[in-house]
Amino acid sequence: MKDIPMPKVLISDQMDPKAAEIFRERGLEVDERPGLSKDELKAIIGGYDGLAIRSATKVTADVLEAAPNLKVVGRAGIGVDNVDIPAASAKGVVVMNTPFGNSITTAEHAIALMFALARQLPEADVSTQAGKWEKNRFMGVELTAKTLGLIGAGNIGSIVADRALGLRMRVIAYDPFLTPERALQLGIEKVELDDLLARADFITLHTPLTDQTRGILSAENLAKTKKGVRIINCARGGLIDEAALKAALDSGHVAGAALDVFVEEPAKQSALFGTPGFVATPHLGASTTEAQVNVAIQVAEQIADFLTTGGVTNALNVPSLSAEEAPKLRPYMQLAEKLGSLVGQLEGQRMTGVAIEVEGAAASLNQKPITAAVLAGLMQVYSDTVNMVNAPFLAKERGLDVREVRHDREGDYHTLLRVTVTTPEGQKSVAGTLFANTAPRLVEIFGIKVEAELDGEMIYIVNEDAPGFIGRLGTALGEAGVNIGTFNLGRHTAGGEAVALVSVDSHIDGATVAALKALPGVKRVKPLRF
Ligand SMILES: NC(=O)C1=CN([C@@H]2O[C@H](COP(=O)(O)OP(=O)(O)OC[C@H]3O[C@@H](n4cnc5c(N)ncnc54)[C@H](O)[C@@H]3O)[C@@H](O)[C@H]2O)C=CC1
Ligand SMILES: O=C(O)C(=O)COP(=O)(O)O
Repeated sequence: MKDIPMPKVLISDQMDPKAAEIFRERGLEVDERPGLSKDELKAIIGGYDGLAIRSATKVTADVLEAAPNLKVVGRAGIGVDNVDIPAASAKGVVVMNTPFGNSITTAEHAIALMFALARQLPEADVSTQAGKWEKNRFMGVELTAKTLGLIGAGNIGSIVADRALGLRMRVIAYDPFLTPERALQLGIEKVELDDLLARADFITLHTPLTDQTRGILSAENLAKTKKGVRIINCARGGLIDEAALKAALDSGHVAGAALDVFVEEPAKQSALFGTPGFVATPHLGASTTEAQVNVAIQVAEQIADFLTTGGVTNALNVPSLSAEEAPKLRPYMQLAEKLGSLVGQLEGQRMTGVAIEVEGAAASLNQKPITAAVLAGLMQVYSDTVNMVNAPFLAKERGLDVREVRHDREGDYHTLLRVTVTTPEGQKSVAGTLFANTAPRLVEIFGIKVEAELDGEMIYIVNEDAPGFIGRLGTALGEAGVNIGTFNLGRHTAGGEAVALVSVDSHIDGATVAALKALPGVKRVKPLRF
């Protein structure tokens, strides 16, 4: 038996040693190569199944193109704007992050920067250590009773709010996805952006960088802020227009700004450097021992789970599947992929919609991975490189209407999965079950009951049910030198339309298909492969 090679993981950013330790403990090979240039990364990435990163590695489309074996990218941290997720999805690569491991630490950094601005700590430190003792130069402002405006009140924003409330600040937040109930629970006031800009003494940003948030503090919005406002950005460079911020600091409209993140990183030079009231840290938001241990452990466990069990946690482009659920779902996903592949092969690219129904035991399971597996089978008619990650995207791109239905009813089978496609001639459905909870079996094809394994090379034949047909079919296959493995038959009614699903030991060529089509009563012959 051929040995299955151990999955290999590359750690391409500085990461706590715990990550490599966990990969090794979980039986994976791991290489630690922080600080690679893009070309160096592209030269070696082809040899890896998994990639563990922080913010320095840019996983762009060309890096993914150079990574034919890559299955998963794990971000030891939160922001994934350094990963081209659409390109990863199109290539079938799962992208995961660790959404909570560094949030407290980052929130604390925002609070630290708020104090730094309020009391001009960095400048006071430099001046004092230069022997100047400029006691009168550094007049600060108190935080108590000041208004803090949060732009983004998700995980980090809400921790910042909690800490700021402890400092007796008033907290207002602009976040279109913040519900009034959550705002009440957090003890903050939900406001519109213009209101926040007009009222806040301090503004702190905690949104991801997206097309909607890019430049949220533009020149125009900075002009709407209160004179003397102080601004903190521990989220992403690009949320603030750096040139406009520089102008607003120079004019004195903005009294202070503290940036942990920059449009260009590493930010080795910036027009903002040296501006009075400006404080900078080199993307240190997540840099505490505690947070780095957290995210290293989480990302390594998540990548290892995925590569060894198929478990999916905190993925951004594929449904979650816990390491406990994965073994239970695996036979269903095999069944789902086979059913999807069967209808895809039989109906070609004519499908406009697909409904995936689960019944019996299957109805109690997480349906998303089952749906993704059906689509992975189905979309093989469009692409050879389709898998569970890119299939839903491909389906969407093709305008396929995908529906999921869960039935509570008891059917003939203890568990049943039905895939119905919409075609120009109407709806056509196939259904399957699991024997002994593990073995996928087709039980119905286009309204006809059968019982077949879908495996290897097969032929699907539709014929008029008539005596002698099976013998003629066997003879025709024998004459073509094709050995039959299993023979599965089904029909609507005696003498009506019948189907045969025949598994064979070799590939069916065009001449054999033609010979079978020439048999009396044959309506359709289609070679299949699973
Ligand atoms: N400086 C650093 O080292 C670190 C930076 N980060 C950054 O912090 C960001 C926030 O992290 P989390 O709070 O964990 O994310 P999150 O997803 O929990 O929260 C983000 C919030 O932004 C809100 N949002 C989305 N679009 C918005 C818009 N157009 N306007 C206003 N609000 C909007 C969302 O509704 C959500 O509540 C991350 O995306 C990451 O880029 C995270 C960790 C460390
Ligand atoms: O988690 C995040 O989003 C961060 O920005 C942290 O970045 P880092 O891992 O420190 O390069």
